[in-house]
Amino acid sequence: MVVLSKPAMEQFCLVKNSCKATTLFHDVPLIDLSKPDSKHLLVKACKEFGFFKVINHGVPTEFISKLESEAVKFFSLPMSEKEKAGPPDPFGYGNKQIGPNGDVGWVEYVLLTTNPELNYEKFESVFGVTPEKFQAAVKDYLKAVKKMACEILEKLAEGLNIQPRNVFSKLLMDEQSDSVFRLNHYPPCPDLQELHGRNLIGFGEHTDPQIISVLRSNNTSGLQIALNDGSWISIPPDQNSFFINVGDSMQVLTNGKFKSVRHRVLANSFKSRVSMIYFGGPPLSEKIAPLPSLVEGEDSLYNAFTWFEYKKSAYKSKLADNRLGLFEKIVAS
Ligand SMILES: C=C1C[C@]23C[C@@]1(O)CC[C@H]2[C@@]12CC[C@H](O)[C@@](C)(C(=O)O1)[C@H]2[C@@H]3C(=O)O
Ligand SMILES: O=C(O)CCC(=O)C(=O)O
Ligand SMILES: [Fe+2]
Repeated sequence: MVVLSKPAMEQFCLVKNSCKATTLFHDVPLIDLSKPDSKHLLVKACKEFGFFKVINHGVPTEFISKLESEAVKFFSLPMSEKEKAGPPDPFGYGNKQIGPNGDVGWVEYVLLTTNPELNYEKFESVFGVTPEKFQAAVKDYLKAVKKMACEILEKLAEGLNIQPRNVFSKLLMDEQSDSVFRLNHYPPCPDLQELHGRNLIGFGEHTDPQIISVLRSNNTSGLQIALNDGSWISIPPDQNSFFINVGDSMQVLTNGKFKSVRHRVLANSFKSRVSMIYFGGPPLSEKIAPLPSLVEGEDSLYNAFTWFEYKKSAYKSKLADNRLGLFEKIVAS
């Protein structure tokens, strides 16, 4: 059990409990991917929340449970073993430090590129005695999750009435796609009871920079999303579904029609939370700009940038920064 002394606790960000955030939000759009009308519901959810939950997703339960159990095994190793796979540069094992600019959270994690060749060394140290088993579990899981992400992106293109239907999914399918995979472990934090109505941040508020993020967690709560009025709502966990986030790049491609959702994770007093997130990104050289067919008759809200340029500036930012601000066009009124 991890017990934090008061001063140690103070280095982590504490946030006030708000009423809305303590009641679980049961109106998250729930979309059945097997239904023919799902494309319209997907578009609606991306416009309203930039966040939704999917069922009938086609990812075999076996792939999910195998990877989760490998992740749990890894996070249960002694710290000295886990640290052999760190520090995250940006890939590898990290503990409490998130990114290179001083953000901290009550979380440990493994960050990997989805290109298995580039992870080879990290796999050796991360996955210790049986790297092949862990590597195979990651590979099976990612293949299935990427397929689902592409199906969602194709339905979104259809729902928006834009051609070709692979306009978004081709960015993830590209061999050079710069996608990332993350395993997060939020240990229980028993000292939370002493915080008098405040919460300890597991993963600070932010938006994801990529196109789409696919999140699966165990049955421990903690994830919150911000509504348009800035209030936070808690998302009930559901280990049988996937949660989908619209990322910054998708907000730009749709000229702001889809919202890149601000989200965060709060630590839990009693239970560990384990989450696995695939961040589908474009190739580094890809120009990201509002799609002409989505701008017709409107102002283009963003200046074009390459994914490389966006990432470079993202890695200089703090987690909570509005990274898209730098690329917004100043529109004359
Ligand atoms: C503070 C940071 C961590 C992050 C890189 C950054 O400089 C700003 C974006 C962060 C984020 C959020 C979503 C994903 O978890 C992540 C892997 C990503 O692509 O952007 C993280 C980055 C990270 O942890 O390295
Ligand atoms: O761990 C989670 O549930 C979400 C974490 C997250 O938002 C991220 O890693 O970008
Ligand atoms: Fe995120």
